Amino acid sequence: MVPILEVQSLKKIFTKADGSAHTAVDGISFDLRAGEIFSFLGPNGAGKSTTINMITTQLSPSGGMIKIEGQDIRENPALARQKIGIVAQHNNLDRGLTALENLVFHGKYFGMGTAEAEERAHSLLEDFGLSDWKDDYVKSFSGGMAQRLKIARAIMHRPKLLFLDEPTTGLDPAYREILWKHVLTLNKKNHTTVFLTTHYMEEPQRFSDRVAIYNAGKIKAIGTIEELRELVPTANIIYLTLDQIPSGFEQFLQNDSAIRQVVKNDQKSLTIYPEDHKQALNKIINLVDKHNVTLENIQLSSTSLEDIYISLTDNKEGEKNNGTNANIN
Ligand SMILES: Nc1ncnc2c1ncn2[C@@H]1O[C@H](COP(=O)(O)OP(=O)(O)OP(=O)(O)O)[C@@H](O)[C@H]1O
Repeated sequence: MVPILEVQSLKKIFTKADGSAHTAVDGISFDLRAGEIFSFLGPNGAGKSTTINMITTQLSPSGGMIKIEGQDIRENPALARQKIGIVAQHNNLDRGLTALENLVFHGKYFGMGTAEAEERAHSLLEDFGLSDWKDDYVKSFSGGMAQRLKIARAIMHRPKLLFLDEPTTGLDPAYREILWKHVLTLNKKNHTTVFLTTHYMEEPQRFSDRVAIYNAGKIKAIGTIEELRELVPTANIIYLTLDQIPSGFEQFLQNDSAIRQVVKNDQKSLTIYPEDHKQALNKIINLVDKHNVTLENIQLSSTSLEDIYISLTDNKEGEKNNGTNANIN
């Protein structure tokens, strides 16, 4: 099946004020499958918005190729734009129109009939708490109100490919949930593919099918969260509570090759960093049995996406690790 989006060797070089060249996007390649939720994570200035701006035809690449549904976007940028919805970082609402007009005009531009556009616009204004301001000009809107209207406008025409560039910045938690309710509905019902950038790790952790970790214009790693976990030194942590820790127990665990480190929290509990969590769990259970102590609790927690992100953007430890399904560049 043709990917909904193909990005090949994409590059953007800006000229800085002092005349020097700055490579913001350094020859990246990736594909998006139709219907997936993809998160593009990276520190400030990594090149995420520049990448989105090129894919959405708002900025010309310095090199490389972008295809949407198999067609090079340079051949027919207008057709490419028909397939996409964008929540950009900057406020690109039409300040000379009311909230309702912003939505209805957008819907009609993307082929909706007047009645359908008006009905959907009213419903989105209601959901995003803007019904009382529907006839107000957006120039009077607060930052949060404008952000909510930008989101409503981007999803108004139920795009095939939805770009969300830090969509929840400035949104309170209730509206974050409403945004995600709409995005997930589009994803499920319309098979909308979602391309998300965010600095809030819980959103990709909850919703993404795949994640790319991006830094300094390059994709460091790409894969499911499970796959990316394989790239960091300890993918899991085991918390163990016994009725009492027998003497020598810790040392025994520490000497095991399946266990990297053991930390004693108090007289009853240990935090164990495994090399291999399955082997480590078996060994711990056997050891507990042998020592005739009572197991009060054992818990295996996965390393969070935030741990993975920090590991892959701050240090290069993960790049030494091979043999996983995640793609590391
Ligand atoms: N028009 C421009 N002219 C010159 N440099 C630019 C321009 N736009 C972006 N840059 C530079 O390109 C780099 C990437 O910027 P970009 O906005 O894509 O980063 P980002 O990953 O989206 O960051 P953030 O998380 O802060 O939004 C930065 O160093 C930025 O200063």
